[in-house]
Amino acid sequence: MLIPTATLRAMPRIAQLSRLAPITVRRTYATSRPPRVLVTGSLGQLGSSMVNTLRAKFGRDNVVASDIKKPTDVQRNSGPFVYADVLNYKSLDKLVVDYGIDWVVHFSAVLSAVGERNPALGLDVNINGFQNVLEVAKNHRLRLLSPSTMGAFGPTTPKDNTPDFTIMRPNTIYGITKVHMELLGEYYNEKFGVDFRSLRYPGIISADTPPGGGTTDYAVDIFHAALKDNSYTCFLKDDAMLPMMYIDDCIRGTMQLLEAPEESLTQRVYNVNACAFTPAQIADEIRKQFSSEFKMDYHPDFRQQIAETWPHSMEDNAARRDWAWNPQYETSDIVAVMLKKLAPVYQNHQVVSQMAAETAVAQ
Ligand SMILES: NC(=O)C1=CN([C@@H]2O[C@H](COP(=O)(O)OP(=O)(O)OC[C@H]3O[C@@H](n4cnc5c(N)ncnc54)[C@H](O)[C@@H]3O)[C@@H](O)[C@H]2O)C=CC1
Ligand SMILES: CC(=O)[C@H](N)C(=O)O
Repeated sequence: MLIPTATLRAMPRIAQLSRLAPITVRRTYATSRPPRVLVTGSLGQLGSSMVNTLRAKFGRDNVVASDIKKPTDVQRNSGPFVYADVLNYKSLDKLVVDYGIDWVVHFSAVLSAVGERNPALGLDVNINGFQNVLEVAKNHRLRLLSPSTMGAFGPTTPKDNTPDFTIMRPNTIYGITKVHMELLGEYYNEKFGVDFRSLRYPGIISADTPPGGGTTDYAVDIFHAALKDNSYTCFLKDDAMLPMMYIDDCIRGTMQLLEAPEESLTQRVYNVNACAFTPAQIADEIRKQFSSEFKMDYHPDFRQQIAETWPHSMEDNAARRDWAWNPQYETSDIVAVMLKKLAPVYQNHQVVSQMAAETAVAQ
């Protein structure tokens, strides 16, 4: 029997009033089979890790990866991959129908630095692309997870322990488009019952895929530069404190929110916090763990102005309470894992081979 959305939405309250056990509302798929998930922007920094995790959980063929870039052979052979431009509503619509999609993880976006350089592109992809995805989610009754960012906050937002609900007046194209996304997602949830979910990531650090043109990219670039040249020129100032997170925490948290029962969500957009550091602090940690000779200098550019408008840390009690958000990686853990994962890539470079020789002599 097809139950109208309005009835479904009212059910928990009806159950409560008649003192019946609360009814679990499942609106996106009716069988016990795993959900079929479409990931947009799957070749970006976060997309490929998310696709791997989703496939491990729901099965290779239940996760359709998509992007407008060409995948590597490994990416192409690891499961279904399709070309999908989020600016083209009809092709998204067709994809959802052809593959019987239940959930969309929407990762296509233009990040903060690229958005400031090319505002028209940022507006187009982040606003029109998101609107297309949201319409498809509405028309096919899909669950939609689309991440937001600490960049949705702005210069007048309280900087420390920034709460979920506060002043949001960003002054970057990226931030403006993300506030638009959050509000429109909430609107579609309230008006049309779209199961929209979002979380505000800090800067994400990963050794697996290069970052896509953001203000926090330095915190990935620095490891490659350390291993290659034992020095790095940072585009932010030494004291630019920003919240950061390791990719494994990011993907685990995203899966937790994606899979959370709808009735456990008390809001649609959640802050998630993990750790925070300045460029000078991470350089010190690299000196401690890798090479005391590591040299860092600073040539701040336009990204410093962006960083100055973002929080130093975010308060994330609601995420911890509603879907058990619990990050594992502190700054020192991130430095250790990044150096460990990237060292083999640079093993033939002088810095790493010299360090290995010194370690062997010391032992
Ligand atoms: N990486 C980070 O530190 C953070 C990321 N986020 C958010 O997470 C999501 C994923 O970010 P990343 O993977 O880092 O971004 P990314 O820039 O690495 O990847 C974005 C992907 O979107 C694709 N794309 C661009 N235009 C497209 C179009 N018209 N149609 C389809 N695909 C298109 C690109 O080809 C790229 O593969 C974004 O919403 C971003 O705002 C939020 C905060 C931090
Ligand atoms: C924090 C983000 O959203 C992203 N990494 C960026 O720097 O643009």
